[in-house]
Amino acid sequence: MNCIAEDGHCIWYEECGRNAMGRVTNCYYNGAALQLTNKEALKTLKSMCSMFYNGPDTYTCCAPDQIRRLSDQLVLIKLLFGDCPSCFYNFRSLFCSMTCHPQQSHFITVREFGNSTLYPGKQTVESITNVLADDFAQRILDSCRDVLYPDSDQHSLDTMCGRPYDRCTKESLFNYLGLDNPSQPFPIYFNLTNNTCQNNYYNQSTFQCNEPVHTQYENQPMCDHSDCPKAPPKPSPPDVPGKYSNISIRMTELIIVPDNQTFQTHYYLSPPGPLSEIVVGPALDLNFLTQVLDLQTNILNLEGYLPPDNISVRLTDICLKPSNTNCAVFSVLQYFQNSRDNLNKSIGDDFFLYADYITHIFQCSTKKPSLNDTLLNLSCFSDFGGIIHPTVVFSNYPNTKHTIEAKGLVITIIIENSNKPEKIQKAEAWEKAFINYMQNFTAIQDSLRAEKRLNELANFTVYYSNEHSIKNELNTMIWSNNQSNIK
Ligand SMILES: CC(C)CCC[C@@H](C)[C@H]1CC[C@H]2[C@@H]3CC=C4C[C@@H](O)CC[C@]4(C)[C@H]3CC[C@]12C
Repeated sequence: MNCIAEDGHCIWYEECGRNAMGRVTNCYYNGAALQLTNKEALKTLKSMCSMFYNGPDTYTCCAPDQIRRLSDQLVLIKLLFGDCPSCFYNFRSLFCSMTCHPQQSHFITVREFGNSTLYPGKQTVESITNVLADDFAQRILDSCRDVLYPDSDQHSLDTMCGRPYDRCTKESLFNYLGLDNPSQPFPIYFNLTNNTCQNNYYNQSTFQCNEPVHTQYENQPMCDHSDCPKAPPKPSPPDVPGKYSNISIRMTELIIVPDNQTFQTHYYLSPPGPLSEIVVGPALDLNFLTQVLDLQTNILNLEGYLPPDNISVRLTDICLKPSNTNCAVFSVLQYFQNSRDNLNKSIGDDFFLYADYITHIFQCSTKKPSLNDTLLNLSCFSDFGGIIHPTVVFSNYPNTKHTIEAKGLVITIIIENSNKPEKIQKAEAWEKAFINYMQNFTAIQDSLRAEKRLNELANFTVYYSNEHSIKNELNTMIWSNNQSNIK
């Protein structure tokens, strides 16, 4: 094979619309790399492709729209390999070089052209050959071989290689990446070569999994021992002893059961994957959870009035605050820190859903409760700092291993008890306001139901109780509505 001596140039620049298969392809361009001036694109390039960032003097074969798409996709790779910075870095350098390298033509050739429908007259790149140094490919694979999907014991390569990680070879990995994986926009024929012509393939220094990623623009730790047997194990922090065992409390409790009692199956590209399904109970319907969050927010903001002067009593005046900030409220919505934005978080691409509120609840309720969901960047901790145990916030589930199949939710609000009469009176004032609010709420539900307006607040049933209702009504637990409704 002859060594090419020419100066490299680009093979593409800018996206050229969707092709007949519905995939976004790039416009063919065989000129010199262009200066990147778009601020946003420069910033993204610096964080995702720092190996091709050169300050204000950055020239690339990728336009801002390509950089955005590349970055969106790399975020997904980060979900798979993110806990191992060197493996993630090595993958980035692969896809960044392919998309942006200013002398692309040295190692990429266009196999098939097409015609742009978006820009008539322009040619598109419909498939490419990308030549890589054989040992570069091997080093990428080696750095990622033992990496586990975040918070799981499933290997990331099981998803990335199209076959189990221990049977993954550089050939199968690059075949899968370029040709077989469903997120691939157009065929990429990777060609691994041992040839020695400097200019005819792409090679790049990599980081091993037990090396920190350290470059001019990046500084990240080595991978954890669990992702990289060569890396030393870290000592684990000691357990915090239980704190609140001597506190006397009063509880306000709600059980909320949706009318629609159907189970649903959701599909994800995640462990135990590659494509996994999660069956969830009626209580995990997103609309239902959203309605419950609204109800819960209203309840937590209720104001009671303490006679004789009708002094206002808010929940925060009387509740138990385990870490001196927010009230102890046990609810599944605490897995989202009671935030609607958090509840609505999801991650995926055109083809796959990777993570959303269900995978989050699944992780919080089946894995260690202190978990930080790295996929959604969401913790499982409540906003009051405590751990939420799934058996406390779900009801009517088949067994403790399958709380996610719950048919109802439980919300428990903890109020501090005391021997001081004025404190007790305050608590009672708020508890009374709660009972009034709920009586009013269920009355509104009843009238909506009577009018068959079942989608507005009336498609679930609430059972509620607290000290006030106990004391004032039967001196035993009393539930609103008829108990026979509990399934
Ligand atoms: C999660 C597993 C199954 C797939 C992981 C590999 C994915 C992330 C890889 C495979 C092919 C890659 C794409 C190949 C070509 C282009 C065109 C370029 O202009 C923008 C980046 C983009 C769009 C790449 C983004 C990342 C990509 C989609």
